[in-house]
Amino acid sequence: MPLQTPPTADDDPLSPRRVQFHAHVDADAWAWSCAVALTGILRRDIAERGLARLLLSGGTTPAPVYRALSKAPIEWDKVEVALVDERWLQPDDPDSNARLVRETLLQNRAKAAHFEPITRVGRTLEESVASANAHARRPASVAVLGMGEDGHTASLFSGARDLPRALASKSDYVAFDASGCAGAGAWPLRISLTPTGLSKARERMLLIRGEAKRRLLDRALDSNDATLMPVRVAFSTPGAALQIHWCP
Ligand SMILES: O=C1O[C@H](COP(=O)(O)O)[C@@H](O)[C@H](O)[C@H]1O
Repeated sequence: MPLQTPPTADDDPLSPRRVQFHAHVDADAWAWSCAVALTGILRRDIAERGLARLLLSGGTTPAPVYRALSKAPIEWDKVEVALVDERWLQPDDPDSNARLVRETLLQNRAKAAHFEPITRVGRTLEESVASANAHARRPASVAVLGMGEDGHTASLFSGARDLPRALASKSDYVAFDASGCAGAGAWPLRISLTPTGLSKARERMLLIRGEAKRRLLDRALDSNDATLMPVRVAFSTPGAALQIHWCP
């Protein structure tokens, strides 16, 4: 089923200039195409600025892309890898986004990259947020986003008391309490990139798989309320166009 034809006004968040949809035939094509696109972005920033900064999401979707990217011919010692969001867990916890990135991306050639986990042993939640904000002073080459089955992106959850504050925040990262949100699973306390932080990334990519998420994406594109569909911040936040990569 094709995605609805978006209107074309330049300031319309659904303008083709702001949302580009790439459908891949299968998971292999999806993973390699995303890895190739990310390689191009990182190599361009290394050539232009001497270093590149890669912001990564966690969850169940992106591992194949990260594994493919880990083998890419990039000057990885010039790449900083950081997180879009993190659960309030130790960085080696099996459910942490840091552990996912370590086990999937920071392998092969990408072992040489510099990784900045948000949480660390002995660091408080406030210190973790402050550290993420300090690192975010260097603009990201690309932010790689995901979308949960409840329409959240990063750790911005609909129905959470903290959502309006996070959406309006002038900080790049905030602490986020998603208590009561089923989509946050067993990890209600989070640290998340905000729309302000996302707006500074030179490029944006959204990785999704499966028919259910494609239908959910259609609903998000149709909705006009980021408090109900936080994934809308991925394309309604001013800045780079959103490259959406999907496969069945
Ligand atoms: O909790 C999270 O979920 C989202 C989406 O994850 P998925 O399992 O539906 O792919 C993810 O993008 C985010 O980084 C993570 O903390």
